[in-house]
Amino acid sequence: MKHDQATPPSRLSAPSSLRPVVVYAVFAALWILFSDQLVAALFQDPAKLTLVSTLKGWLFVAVTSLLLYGLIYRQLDLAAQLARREQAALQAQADAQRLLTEICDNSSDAIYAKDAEGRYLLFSREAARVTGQAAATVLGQDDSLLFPAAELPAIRGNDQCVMAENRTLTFEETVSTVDGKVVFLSTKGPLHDSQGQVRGLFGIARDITARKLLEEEQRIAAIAFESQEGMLLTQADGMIVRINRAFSMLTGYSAAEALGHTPAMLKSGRHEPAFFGAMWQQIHEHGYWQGELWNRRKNGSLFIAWLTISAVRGEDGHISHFVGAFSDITSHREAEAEIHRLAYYDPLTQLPNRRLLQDRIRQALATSQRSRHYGALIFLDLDHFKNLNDTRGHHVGDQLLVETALRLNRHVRESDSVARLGGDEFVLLLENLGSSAQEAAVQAEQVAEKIREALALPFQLGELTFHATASLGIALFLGHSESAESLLKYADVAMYQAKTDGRDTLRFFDPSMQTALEERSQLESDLYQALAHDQLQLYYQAQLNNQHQLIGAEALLRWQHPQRGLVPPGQFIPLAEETGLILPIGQWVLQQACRQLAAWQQAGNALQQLSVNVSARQFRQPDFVAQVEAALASSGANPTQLMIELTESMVLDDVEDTLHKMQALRRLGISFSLDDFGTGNSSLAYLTRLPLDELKIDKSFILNLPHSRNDAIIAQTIIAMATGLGLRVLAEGVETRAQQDFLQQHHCQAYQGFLFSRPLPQAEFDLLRRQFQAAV
Ligand SMILES: Nc1nc2c(ncn2[C@@H]2O[C@@H]3COP(=O)(O)O[C@H]4[C@@H](O)[C@H](n5cnc6c(=O)[nH]c(N)nc65)O[C@@H]4COP(=O)(O)O[C@H]3[C@H]2O)c(=O)[nH]1
Repeated sequence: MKHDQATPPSRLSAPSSLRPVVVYAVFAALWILFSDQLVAALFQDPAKLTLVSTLKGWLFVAVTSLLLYGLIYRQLDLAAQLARREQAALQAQADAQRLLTEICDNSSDAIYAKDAEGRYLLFSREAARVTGQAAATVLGQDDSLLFPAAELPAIRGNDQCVMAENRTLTFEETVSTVDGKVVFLSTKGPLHDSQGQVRGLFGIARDITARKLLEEEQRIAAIAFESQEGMLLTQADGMIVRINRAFSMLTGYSAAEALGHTPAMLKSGRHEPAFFGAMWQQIHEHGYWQGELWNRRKNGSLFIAWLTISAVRGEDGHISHFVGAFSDITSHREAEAEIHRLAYYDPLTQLPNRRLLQDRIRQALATSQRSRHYGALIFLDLDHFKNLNDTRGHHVGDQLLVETALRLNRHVRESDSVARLGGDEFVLLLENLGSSAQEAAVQAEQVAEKIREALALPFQLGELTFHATASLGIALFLGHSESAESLLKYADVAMYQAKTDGRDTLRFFDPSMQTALEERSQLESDLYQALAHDQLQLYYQAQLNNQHQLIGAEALLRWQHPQRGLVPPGQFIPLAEETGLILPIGQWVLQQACRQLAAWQQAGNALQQLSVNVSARQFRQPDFVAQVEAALASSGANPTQLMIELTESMVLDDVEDTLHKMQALRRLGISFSLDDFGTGNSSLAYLTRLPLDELKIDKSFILNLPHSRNDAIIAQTIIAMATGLGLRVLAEGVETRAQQDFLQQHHCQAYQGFLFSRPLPQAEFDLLRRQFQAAV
C-alpha cells in the first residue's frame, strides 16, 4: 500500500525562547537599579563598600549564572520532552500507517482511494489481484486503465454521487475482472482535506457474485416451487415442511393443515403396502421415483397423480429431505379412456367395434393355435332393418340395435365376444369350441340357433312391438389357417347366403361360397373395365297391349364379357351398386336409351315409349334431374317417349326427395312406372302422392297364375287398385297364354314377357318391331 508523507511539527517557538531572556533582563535591571543604593546605604566604609560591591558583583554573577543554568536546563529538558513526544507521535503514525497497510492488504475486499479526478491514491493488494494490475501501475491513473469503457459511466456516476452528497453510500457494481464478471458490493465514502473539503473518495468493494448467484437460484427455485404442479418438501422422516399453492389447490389442504404431517394424509387406500415398499426402495437406491398414484383430497374425492419424488442428500451423503412434485392427471386418464372407447367401441351399443374385434380374432387365432380347439365367427345381420329405420325413424332403429346388442350379450359366454361392425351387422366370436370340426360346428350352430330364436322374440320399441328376424353366417377356424380379415369375409359370405336362402336362417361358410366370393371379386375388377372397353349394351324387351300391339319397350342392360359371354344384370348390377360403378353405368344407360329413342325418331320409326331402369343410388344423386335433362338435350330425344322405372323401396327411401325429382322430370314430359310392385312394403298413402303413370306387377305374382289363388287375388287387387288410381297396369314376366288370358280378363292393360319376346339386341328388336308393324 502507498500513502502521502506528513509534515514534521516545528521544535521551538519564538515566545518560548523570549521568556528566559525577559526574566533575565528584568532581574538584571532591578539588580542594577536597587543593589548599589542598598549597599551604599548599608556600608559607608569605602573599603567595605568596595568589598561588598565586589561580593555583590560576584553574587550577581553567581545568581545570574545559576538562573541561567536553571533556565537553560529547563529549556533543554523541555526540548528533550518535546523531541520524545515527537518521536512517539511519529512512531504512532508509522504504526497506524502500517496497520492501515496491513488491513488494506490483508482484507479480502478490494480497498482503494481516489482523488477528485478519479486518480487512484491507494490500491490494495486484493484490488490489484482482481484487476490484474499492480498498485504501482494504477496509482495516479484512473478507472479507464482497469475496466472496459462500457462499465466506466456507472462507476464514475457512483463516485460522483458520493462526492456530491459528501456521505458514505453503498452500491452494487458489476465489472469485468480477472475472475470474469464480478458483482461488487461497493461502499464508497468521501475523503476530506485539512479544510474539510471533499478531495476524493475511498472505496471498499466486496465480491458478492456467489451470493447473487445463490440469491438468483433461490429466487428461481422459489418460482419453480410455486409452479402449476403440486410441490411438497418433507424432512427425511417424512414430515412436511413446505408446500406450494398448487398443492393446496390440488389437495384442498392449506399449508397450516399440511405442515407437520406426513404425505400419508393423501393416502387413497387404493394401493397395497407392497406398492409403497417398492417405491421407497427405489427412492433409497436410486434417489428417485416417478409414477402414477391414487391420492385422496381433503374432501374425500380421489384423483390420479403423476408423482415424482426426489431424495435430497446433505453434504454428509445422508438423505436430508424429499421433494415431491405431482400433477392431477385424472382428466387426462379419463380422456385417454374415452379416446380408447371411441376408437374401439361402438358408441351406440357400447359393443367392441370392427377394430377391436379384429384384435380379438387375432388373439383367438393364436389361442386356438396353441390349444388346437376350434373357434367360430358368427356374422349376423337383421332382416329388413332398413325398412324399420326408414318407416319408423332412426331413433327406433337405434333402439332395436341396442336391444339386439343386449340380447346377444345375454346368450354368449363371458369368454366370447360380441361386436357391432356398423349398421345392423353384428359379429360373435366364439372361442374354445371342440377339437374336431364336427363338434365345433354343432356347438356353433347351437349358439347361432339360440341367438336366432332370441332375436325372433318380439322387441318392445317404445309404443311399437316389433318382430325382427336375423340371417346368420358361421365360419369355423382352427389356428392360424386363415387371417382375421378372411374369416370375417367368410362369415359375411355365409350370412349373405342365409339372406339369399330366404332370411331368418343360418348358414355355414363352405369353400364353394369362397369360390363364388372370388368370382365376385374378379367380376368386380372386370366391371371397372366394362365401361371403358365398350362392353355394355342395351337390350330391348317389347311391351304389348290387349290388342297385341307393340306399345313400347323396356331397356335392359347387358354386359358382353370377353370371357364369360353375356352377363345378366342380376349378376353385376348389385355389384355395381356396391362399388358405386352404378353411377357412370346408369348415366351411360340413360344416354344410350335417349340416343336410341332419337335414332328411331330420326329413322321415322319412333318408339311410343321406352322404359329405363334407374338404381336407387343413381336416383339419389342431387343432380339426377340435370343428368336426365342433359341426356335428352345431347341426344335430341323426345322426353314424352322416355319412361323412368322406380322401385317401391327407392321411393320409400326418401319420399320428399323422390316427389321433388319426379315432379321436376314430369315437367320435362317424362313419365314414371313403379317396378316390382307388390314385393315391398307398399304404402297406398305415397302411391297417391306420386305422379305415377304405370304400375308393373312383379313377375313373381304372374309366375303361378292362374292356378295360385293367392297370386290371382294379388294380381287382381293390384289391377283394381291401379285402375282406381288412374294408372296403367303392366304385367311383367308373362310367359304363357293362360297368364295373359287371366290378366286380360281382369282388365290388365299391358304385358311384357317371354310369351311375346325376350329382351333383344337393338337390331333384332328392330326386326321384331317390323314384324309387329307388318301384322297390323
Ligand atoms: N323369368 C322371366 N323373366 C322375364 C320375362 N320377361 C322379362 N323378364 C326379365 O325380367 C326382368 C325385368 O326387368 P326388371 O324387373 O326391371 O329387373 C331388372 C332391373 O331391375 C335390373 N336392370 C336391368 N337393366 C338395368 C339398367 O339398365 N339399370 C338398372 N339400374 N337396373 C337394370 O336388372 C333386373 C333384371 O334384368 P333382366 O335379367 O334383364 O331381367 C328382366 C327380364 O329379362 C319372363 O317372361 N320370364
